[in-house]
Amino acid sequence: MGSVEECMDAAVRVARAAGQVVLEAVKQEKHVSTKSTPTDLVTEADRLVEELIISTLRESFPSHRFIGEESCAAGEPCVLTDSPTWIIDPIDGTCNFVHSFPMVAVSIGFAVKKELEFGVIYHCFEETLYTARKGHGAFCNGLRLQVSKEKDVSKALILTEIGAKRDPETLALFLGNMEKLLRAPAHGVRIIGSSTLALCQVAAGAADAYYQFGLHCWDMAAAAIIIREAGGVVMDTSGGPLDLMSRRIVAAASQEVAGFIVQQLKPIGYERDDCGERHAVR
Ligand SMILES: O=P(O)(O)O[C@H]1[C@H](O)[C@@H](O)[C@H](O)[C@H](O)[C@@H]1O
Ligand SMILES: [Mg+2]
Ligand SMILES: [Mg+2]
Repeated sequence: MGSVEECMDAAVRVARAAGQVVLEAVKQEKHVSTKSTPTDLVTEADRLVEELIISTLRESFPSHRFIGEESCAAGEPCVLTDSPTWIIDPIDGTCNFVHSFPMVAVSIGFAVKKELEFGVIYHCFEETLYTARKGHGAFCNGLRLQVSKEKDVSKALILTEIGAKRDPETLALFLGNMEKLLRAPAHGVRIIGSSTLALCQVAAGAADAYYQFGLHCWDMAAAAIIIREAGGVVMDTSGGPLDLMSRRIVAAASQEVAGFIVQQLKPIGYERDDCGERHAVR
């Protein structure tokens, strides 16, 4: 199976290699298509980078299971079992990638018995590597990460993402949720176009909370353990335990800020990644 340490070392190597491919690809002409909605973009680079990552890891760990964003888009099952499972977003921030907006990451999470063991997120433009292993802390380029510990939402910088849906009802709920937090009043709300990099800012103490409806398991897996190991909290938007397949998350530097956000949010419905079974992440 390979030890967790061997798996994490392999994840770091392949994330860096994939990040260099992304950085080269961003300079080339992009062939853009759409998935679930006209704003849910995908490029040939997304597919190629995912193929690079999965083929490299499968060579070393043939018995493992893989959940990849673009493999799932192509019809592969998105089900988390007890098997050692890699949860991969080859290019997080594809819309940013298409526009050469410099917030693009490679995200690789790893779970055994449905428990997140480590996460690796590589910021392709900054060549910055965020890592965390369960019980061993969170790091950015080897420097330990610590959340801000901010407990007061009126002193908090909050990040979110829009998600793929743009119908009037979703937009009204999205803007209503944001308005509630701006009226708190939070210091600010920011949208940077990459869930994983936004969550890394919370882990780094550069933001104090993140919430979203509509992200996927591959947007959350690596980032959730990085935030936990940086001393932060991650949970469902209902306040319950994080459910990796639920398409929703609240992450924060403190229980107090997370709890305030949970109280304010009106839910926005998205179909589960696993379309049915519940998987609480421990
Ligand atoms: O598709 P990629 O991998 O670029 O991930 C993004 C999602 O597409 C957005 O809906 C979502 O809102 C976030 O921006 C997320 O990073
Ligand atoms: Mg993504
Ligand atoms: Mg992606």
